[in-house]
Amino acid sequence: MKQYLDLLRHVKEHGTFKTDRTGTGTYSVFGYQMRFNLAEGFPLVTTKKCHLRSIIHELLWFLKGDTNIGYLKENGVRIWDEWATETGDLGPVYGKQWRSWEGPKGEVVDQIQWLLDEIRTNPDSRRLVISAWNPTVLPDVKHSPKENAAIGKQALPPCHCLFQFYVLDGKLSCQLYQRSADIFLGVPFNIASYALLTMMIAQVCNLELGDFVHTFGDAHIYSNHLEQVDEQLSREPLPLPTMKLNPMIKDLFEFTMDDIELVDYQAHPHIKAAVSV
Ligand SMILES: Nc1nc(=O)c2c([nH]1)NC[C@@H]1CN(c3ccc(C(=O)N[C@@H](CCC(=O)O)C(=O)O)cc3)CN21
Ligand SMILES: O=c1ccn([C@H]2C[C@H](O)[C@@H](COP(=O)(O)O)O2)c(=O)[nH]1
Repeated sequence: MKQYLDLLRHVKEHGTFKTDRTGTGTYSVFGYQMRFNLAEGFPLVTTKKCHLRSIIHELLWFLKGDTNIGYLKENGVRIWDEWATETGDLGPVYGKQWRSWEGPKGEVVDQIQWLLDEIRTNPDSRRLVISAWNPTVLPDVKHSPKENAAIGKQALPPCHCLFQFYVLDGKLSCQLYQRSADIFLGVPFNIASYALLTMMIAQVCNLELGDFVHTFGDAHIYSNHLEQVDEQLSREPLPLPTMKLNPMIKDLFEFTMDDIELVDYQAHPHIKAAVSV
């Protein structure tokens, strides 16, 4: 995961202090890109132990079209707790936009099913795009995330807001545009999540693995993560693990936790950090 360590180094060196919505303060750059060849191993950060179970459950939860943290809680995943209402709602976040985007006349679009159909029938397409960015449901900045969720708006606007697939020589690549990135806490999750999604889609569309390209808007290190970043940069990256998917699964929506297995994950110890709400 040299790419990730290079990003940490780049932002430490070139980032400028910037105040932010949460009040914590960040060191930030605008615009950066990383590339991972998915055939070379699974891109899970090795310089701190990452909790892959949370990442997998979150992705399966997006794919179900779910936006209530009930499923995450049942599976011991707490990463969305701070933003949800008392009933566990987050408003129309990722799952809703991916699986049941609502058009102006009440028509409902399953963007993921559409994508799978397009990849299978029209792999040369340059329109293999999914957007979670829906201006009609953006939160009102006068309200807190929970208040927004309670009035049917998104608790947080999507951070990983647009992604595109690309098929060449029988290989599937994916590029993500992430408008805002918490490099220490969020980004290791985001890389692994999109790498896994790309692998799952490649399998169900009978394609080999290409690249995951990760493009950033505001890429930032929170000012209360600087020591953790230094600790991480002092560590040597380890060889990448391998992700194994149950080859019997041919329907993207049939994957469960039991069909996904990470092998040979060697990592340095976990590093704790506070999340800014
Ligand atoms: N400031 C901020 N950073 C984020 O990364 C983030 C948000 N807010 N809001 C929405 C989601 C929630 N995400 C989160 C939230 C918490 C962790 C976190 O605390 N991770 C710890 C514990 C992991 C676990 O419990 O499984 C970590 O060490 O990675 C990670 C991603 C990503 N997003
Ligand atoms: O998947 C995610 C979700 C969120 N983040 C981070 C990026 C920012 O630090 C906050 C969101 O705050 P905004 O003010 O809406 O930008 O969460 C992430 O890195 N990855």
